[in-house]
Amino acid sequence: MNTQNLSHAKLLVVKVGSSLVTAEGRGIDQSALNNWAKQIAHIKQNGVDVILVSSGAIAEGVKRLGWAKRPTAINELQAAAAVGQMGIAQAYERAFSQHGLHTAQILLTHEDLSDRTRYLNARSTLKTLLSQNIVPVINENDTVTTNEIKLGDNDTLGALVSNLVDADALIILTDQRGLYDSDPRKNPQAQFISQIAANHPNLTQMAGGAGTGVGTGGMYTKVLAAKRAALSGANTVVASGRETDVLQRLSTGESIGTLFTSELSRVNARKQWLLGHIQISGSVNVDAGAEQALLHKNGSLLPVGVVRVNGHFHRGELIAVLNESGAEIARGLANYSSAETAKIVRCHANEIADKLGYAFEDELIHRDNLALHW
Ligand SMILES: Nc1ncnc2c1ncn2[C@@H]1O[C@H](COP(=O)(O)OP(=O)(O)O)[C@@H](O)[C@H]1O
Ligand SMILES: N[C@@H](CCC(=O)OP(=O)(O)O)C(=O)O
Repeated sequence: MNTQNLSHAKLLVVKVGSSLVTAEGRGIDQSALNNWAKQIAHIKQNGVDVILVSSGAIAEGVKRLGWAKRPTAINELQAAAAVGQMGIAQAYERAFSQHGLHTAQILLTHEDLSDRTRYLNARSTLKTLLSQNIVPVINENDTVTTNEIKLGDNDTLGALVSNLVDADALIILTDQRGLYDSDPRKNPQAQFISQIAANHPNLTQMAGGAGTGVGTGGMYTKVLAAKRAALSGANTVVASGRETDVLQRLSTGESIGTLFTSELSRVNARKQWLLGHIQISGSVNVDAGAEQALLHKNGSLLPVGVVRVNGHFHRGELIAVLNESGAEIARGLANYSSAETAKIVRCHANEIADKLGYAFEDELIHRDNLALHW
């Protein structure tokens, strides 16, 4: 999105760090969670969807286990995360219940976001939860990740979730006001930066590591997250989670914290993202009605418009869409494999479950996962 504030955003990903969630490791800060829940409930009433990415499982687990400090052994970190995540989930459910809202716990790994099928499944689950007015609360699935495949910090996870759901903006709440030109804990003269392009060449140089023993990535991973979110056209704000009504005020367009702007338009960014990441696995030919719907009506590709399936592809893979004369008009992520698609060619949405015994989505390629004219 190219507007310079978040007032037009319809879908926000909000990431809160360990130091905020656990009061710098002292234990879950229920009043802070209550406060964010109150703000998110308010934002949702204005028609904006919110997905939370919350850290804090390890810090809370370390406290519950009575350990003096954060361990370094992976198995101990995993055990701590498993213990602490129970507290995190309960605390959010309690906070949102005060506003008549339910939460859903989603634990993701790196592989879930790089594997095409799991990617689509995660996306579909999140979209369904939002349609049911649920607040998804996401963390990394620390139990099954090792150092090599760990996302490591939830700033990266926040950015990947923003790419996944095509969010308008990523808001990263932390214990600083935003980005300074050097670490303010080390340099009292550090200058605050209120807005900067996410692809600014000096960004990573300004950002240092974590400020407390509780957080992991520091400003460096927040800057990398802003760069990654910008790839799908999302702006990022890094702001203090302790600023009064920070989420509500950001969502009404107030300038708080540091805004990292994406230079890409949403549509172009999505196309680049789709096309940069994946090889084509097969194609389908569509009839003239479907071609019209895709090119001129901003529509999704429905099975009813498909006339032929070519090649072999799995659910989640990139396929080309060809018109009746074989010219390529679009590319997109298929919700059904080639074998499944062959069975539902020319079918209406309500016939898919009869033909297959199950149905994922109504569309073969959802509009959001489609890039035209390539
Ligand atoms: N250039 C910078 N601007 C602001 N903060 C910075 C900068 N460089 C490093 N930091 C540090 O990053 C810390 C926030 O990151 P981190 O401790 O990982 O928190 P969180 O748990 O919220 O992710 C700040 O407390 C600050 O000391
Ligand atoms: N999954 C981990 C998050 C890792 C972490 O410390 O992240 P962050 O505090 O955002 O730098 C946890 O919940 O403890």
